[in-house]
Amino acid sequence: MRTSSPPSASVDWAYFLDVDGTLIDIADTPGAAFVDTELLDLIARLYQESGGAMALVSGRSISDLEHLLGSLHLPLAGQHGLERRDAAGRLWIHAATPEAKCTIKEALAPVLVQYPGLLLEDKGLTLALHYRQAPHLAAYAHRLMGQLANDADAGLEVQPGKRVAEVKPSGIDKGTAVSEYLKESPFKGRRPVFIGDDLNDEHGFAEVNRLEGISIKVGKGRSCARFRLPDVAAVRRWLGNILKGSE
Ligand SMILES: O=P(O)(O)OC[C@H]1O[C@H](O[C@H]2O[C@H](CO)[C@@H](O)[C@H](O)[C@H]2O)[C@H](O)[C@@H](O)[C@@H]1O
Repeated sequence: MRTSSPPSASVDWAYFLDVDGTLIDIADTPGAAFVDTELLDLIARLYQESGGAMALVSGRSISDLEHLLGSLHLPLAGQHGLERRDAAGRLWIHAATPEAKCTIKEALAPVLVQYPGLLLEDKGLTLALHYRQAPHLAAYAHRLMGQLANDADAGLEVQPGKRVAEVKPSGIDKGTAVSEYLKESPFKGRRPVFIGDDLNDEHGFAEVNRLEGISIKVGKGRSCARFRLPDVAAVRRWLGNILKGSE
């Protein structure tokens, strides 16, 4: 499908925003990513102007997102929708598989010693094996995580992403988070917008497409999103234009 620039946006819509690669540039390690004050200001203003109909929908954990956002308190969906803070501040958790996660973590311990370029991120409900520092291990990392998920026999799946293979409980994704938010105030009844750059965002795009909303893929690569923006700077400009329209 050919994709083009998204239409001018409206403060009446509901905004679902991915973080890494969408609002902030990809960094060498998860811990090296940061949210600058300009972005904090943009997010805070968009949240206010949209009447609170804005959520970050991320692969990161909610606690990690809180760390990035400082004192800014927003609706947040973390770990691909497995955990979600709604507009009223209530926390919802989907499936947890602690025993399986523990077994997989133990199995990965010697692998991390053998390959120091691999980085394991334990997010609580999921385990992400990052190979950005060792891209030649990509196939190995995906194969290994697939095998460990399968062996655990606990309803797990591998979510691929940018230089990462992540084991998570299956059946819940960013599309689930979007659909849950849209059942609640202040999201309910609004046209949904989902902006993302990675494979985990395809679930969000699909849900928004189903609802005839606005799906926006950031950067290159195959996607089911209907519109495209080239990079993080373009996303920030597009969101900033919404605010100019409301001034
Ligand atoms: O859904 P997102 O908000 O885009 O989160 C996706 C993953 O982002 C982080 O990993 C990615 O970004 C890192 C920092 O830029 C980069 O070093 C890594 O290679 C990327 O995969 C985060 O660490 C993951 O937990 C998220 O799932």
